[in-house]
Amino acid sequence: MTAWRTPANRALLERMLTALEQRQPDAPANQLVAAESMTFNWPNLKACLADSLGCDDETRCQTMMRQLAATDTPFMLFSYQFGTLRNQMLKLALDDGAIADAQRIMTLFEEMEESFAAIYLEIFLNRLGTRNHLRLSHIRALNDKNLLSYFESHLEWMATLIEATRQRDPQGMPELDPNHCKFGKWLSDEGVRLIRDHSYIAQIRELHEAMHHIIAEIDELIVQPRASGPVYAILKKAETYSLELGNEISLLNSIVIMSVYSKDTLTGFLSRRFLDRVLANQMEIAKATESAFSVIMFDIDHFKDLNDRYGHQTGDLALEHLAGIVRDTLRQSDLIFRYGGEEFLLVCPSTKLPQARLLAEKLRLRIEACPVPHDPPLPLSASFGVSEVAPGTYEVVDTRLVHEVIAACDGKLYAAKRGGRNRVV
Ligand SMILES: Nc1nc2c(ncn2[C@@H]2O[C@H](COP(=O)(O)OP(=O)(O)OP(=O)(O)O)[C@@H](O)[C@H]2O)c(=O)[nH]1
Repeated sequence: MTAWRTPANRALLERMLTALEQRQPDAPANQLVAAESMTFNWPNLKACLADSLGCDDETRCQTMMRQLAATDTPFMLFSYQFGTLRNQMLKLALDDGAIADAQRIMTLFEEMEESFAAIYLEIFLNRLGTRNHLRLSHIRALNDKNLLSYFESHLEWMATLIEATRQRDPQGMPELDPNHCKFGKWLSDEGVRLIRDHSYIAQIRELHEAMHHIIAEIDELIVQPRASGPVYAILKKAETYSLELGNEISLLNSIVIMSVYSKDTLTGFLSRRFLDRVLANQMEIAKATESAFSVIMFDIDHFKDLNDRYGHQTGDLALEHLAGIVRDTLRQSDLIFRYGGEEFLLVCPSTKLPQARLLAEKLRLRIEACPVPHDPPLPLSASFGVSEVAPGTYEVVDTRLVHEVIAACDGKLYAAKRGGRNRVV
């Protein structure tokens, strides 16, 4: 039996709870609380503790902790409410001049918080292990891993971290030093050559280092008593870093694809034959990093008229001119395909629909504002279809699904044409 459940301690806590209830009746059970635009369960701690003290097993509080962990309620919210309850009891004891009771309350609350945090941590570790395993399976399913193998190795790194924490084994921790990691070496070497923007490299390096340094924070903590709460907070941070790193690696990977895959000679964009493969990969990556991406299809308006009036060579010049505008407008990590004669498809990793619409609108305005240099200058316009691919909307990635994504975007482009052209749908 834990110390807070010995008869004497139970009696003290029960007495305090009754006194508190008389002075300040409790709010209704299981209220919801909104934090960071999410809604969490806000347990009625007093009622729960009173029930738990009153019965002979201690499952009531454990059940509450399991429910909180299962609904991803941050432990900090619980801890805050628990601390408030402790302070109320302390005040009560001190008001009555019961210093010894106050000291016992302090110790009991520390002990209770640790035993609740340990339950919370255990459930979180199980769930994190499952999520991490699922992410790994999506990355392992990639046709071409390229740089994503570095994300895979960091997911394996996370799996080792989870296991060492579960075992409370500092010897079993994964690599601490980011420079001993292959990705760290790649970043300082090829990464610097590949990426134009060096502040971007610095930003990724910082994220990568922060993720590895988690080990320095955690391996001392796990051997200490009463550290389950802080260990849980660190692991949550590690998971966030892992997903952010996955996203960054996926963007770097797109830059690699744009620089090494073979291109259409006129526009310098990726040729359509890679599209199914790249899109299927992007869908697996979206699952593994839990981030949506967008697809934009666009097509020059009345291009046939331009060809008919000024000739095919001028048409080609217009395509090259348009390609320059697209390249100057997009990120280095956006994947640009020449989908058909005067039709293009963009895959924008880590980009949600509103951002993708803004991007399409920016492109549309630039194309409209920059006529093809010719005598006379030839105005151009294009129509755009934009769709978001959200990882929660599919499970297994296959060719049929990839074609559905393209068809949905094509449908939007068709609607833009039908709606009068020179617009984004
Ligand atoms: N110069 C040139 N023309 C091309 C190329 N590929 C396709 N085209 C031409 O692009 C034109 C596309 O015509 P349509 O599909 O009728 O489309 P559109 O005239 O742009 O009309 P909307 O898309 O409905 O606005 C055809 O005349 C093709 O011959 C190319 O590489 N170079």
